[in-house]
Amino acid sequence: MMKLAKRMNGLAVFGAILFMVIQVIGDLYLPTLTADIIDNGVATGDVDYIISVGIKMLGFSLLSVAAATANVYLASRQSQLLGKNVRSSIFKKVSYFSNDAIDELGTSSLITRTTNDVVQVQMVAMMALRMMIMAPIMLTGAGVMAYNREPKLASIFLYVLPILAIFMVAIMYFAVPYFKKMQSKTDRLNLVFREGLTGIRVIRAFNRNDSEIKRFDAANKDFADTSIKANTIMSFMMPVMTLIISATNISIIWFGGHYIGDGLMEVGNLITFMTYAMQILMSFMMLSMIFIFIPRAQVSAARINEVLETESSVKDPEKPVKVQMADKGTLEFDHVDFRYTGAEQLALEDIDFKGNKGEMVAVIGGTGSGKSTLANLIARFYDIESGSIRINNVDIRDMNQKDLRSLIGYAPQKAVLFTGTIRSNMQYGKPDATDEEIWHALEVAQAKDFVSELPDGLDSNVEQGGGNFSGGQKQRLSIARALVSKADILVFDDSFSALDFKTDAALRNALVPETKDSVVMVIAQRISTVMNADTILVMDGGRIVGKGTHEELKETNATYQEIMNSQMREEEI
Ligand SMILES: Nc1ncnc2c1ncn2[C@@H]1O[C@H](COP(=O)(O)OP(=O)(O)OP(=O)(O)O)[C@@H](O)[C@H]1O
Repeated sequence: MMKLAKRMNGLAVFGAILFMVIQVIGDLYLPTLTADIIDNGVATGDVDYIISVGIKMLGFSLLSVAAATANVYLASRQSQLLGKNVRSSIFKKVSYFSNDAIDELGTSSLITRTTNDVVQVQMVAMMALRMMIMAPIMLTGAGVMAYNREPKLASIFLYVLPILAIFMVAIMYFAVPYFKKMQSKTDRLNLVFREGLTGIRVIRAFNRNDSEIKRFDAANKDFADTSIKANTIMSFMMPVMTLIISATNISIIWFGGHYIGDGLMEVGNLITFMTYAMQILMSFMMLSMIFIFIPRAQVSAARINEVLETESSVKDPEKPVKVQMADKGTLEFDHVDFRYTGAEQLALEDIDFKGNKGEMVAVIGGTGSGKSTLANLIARFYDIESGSIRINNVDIRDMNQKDLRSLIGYAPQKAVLFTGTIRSNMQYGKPDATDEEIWHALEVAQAKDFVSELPDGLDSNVEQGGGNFSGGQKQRLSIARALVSKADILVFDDSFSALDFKTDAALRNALVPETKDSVVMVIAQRISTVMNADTILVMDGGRIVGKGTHEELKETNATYQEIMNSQMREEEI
């Protein structure tokens, strides 16, 4: 919590505390003036005295209200700014995470941490600036003032405060564990909700609505049960507090009344004492509330710090090398081994190949053979275990990730589009791309026809996740986006899979003149997509089991022949 609290503006925090102290002084002084006005003004009928002390009281009240307003303003502003600051730090941090760090923390949990956890911290920051410092000062100040006024009556607190303390400790003991659990339950709730929303079509297609609803209800019930338990315990607080406050007031009036009757005390003092008693009990309650909320916020702060302190395993080098791919350009895998974090087996083993500028390297293989993993390594989404990946003879680990990725145009297996327009999506990798460049890329990607038929053309809306386009259209837009960037290395990860044979063929033909200045890697499942490649890598179980041209592999490679036989009719081959 303290680590995060350091992000607040020191001067504003000091201001909030200063105003709070002024408010407390005002609040503590007012009851004394009340006693004064009653005992020396009302009791003696001295109107002048009443007016002068009344004005004084008004002045102190105004000062107290102004100070409280300033304190609340600064406290809420600082806590909101803290929330904003932490949220952007998390987002910034996560956007530079290596993929395994994201895999480890989980997307749903990252969302909960950025939203719900930050709110918990924000709330406690607000409470801290408002109450955490005010409560002890008020408690001590009101205690001293009450004792100075009437030491005889002050002994009541020797009985009341321990009872209150025992009650509060009991509440904390039972409620805090439930409050702590609530964050992980929120994670689970968000995970199930997110899966239910993103997978809604599959859920409907498989008629799994009922079981998904049950799964959500279970997570929802779990969260609600924990929350109800915590709040049930908390619900004892108000009635018991009211009881204790009433009992204290009755005792004060009982004993105070006797003292007044015996001429040992004045009426004004009794009223003042009761006000201080209220302040003492309220401060005590505030303090206890803070102690109940702090543990939950502490859990949230730890979860936030875990994200902020996670170091991406993929790091930029101290002395980065810049690579220019002007005349010549190569992409080379040199005996690369790679393993996912925590996995026992290598996902890729001894991957060795080279692609030159103007050449197409195709990768084919069964599902799970490691094709996408290989593509992900080029952009250094993960670091390899041994061997080396080189661009123009420079190891990609010796380059800045930003520089490296600016060399790469990437169309992922699952086409990802962003909310906005077609133009904004096309300019994602090249913000200054002109309409002419965009239309050209769309033409090559076989997307020109359907985009030009849209009433708003390039200004047509793209809904969340590209939901208003078909799978094949999304793929073509994603390919066009990669082409707009005119990158030196183009990676198409199974991006032709949703295209029909005719479009696939037209796209590949159109790609040839476009990509003569790039190293192109095409990952595919279909023989027809890869057969014209300069080098075809046949993958199986994370290894390259065949390397060569279509003509070579169809004669010599059993795995390639197997794939070929399963896909093509004799005459096509
Ligand atoms: N993030 C990950 N963490 C752990 N293992 C993974 C991860 N991603 C993939 N794998 C594993 O690595 C292996 C290769 O997966 P990869 O996605 O590269 O296969 P692929 O050839 O692209 O398959 P497909 O054609 O079905 O997309 C698989 O066994 C898979 O289970």
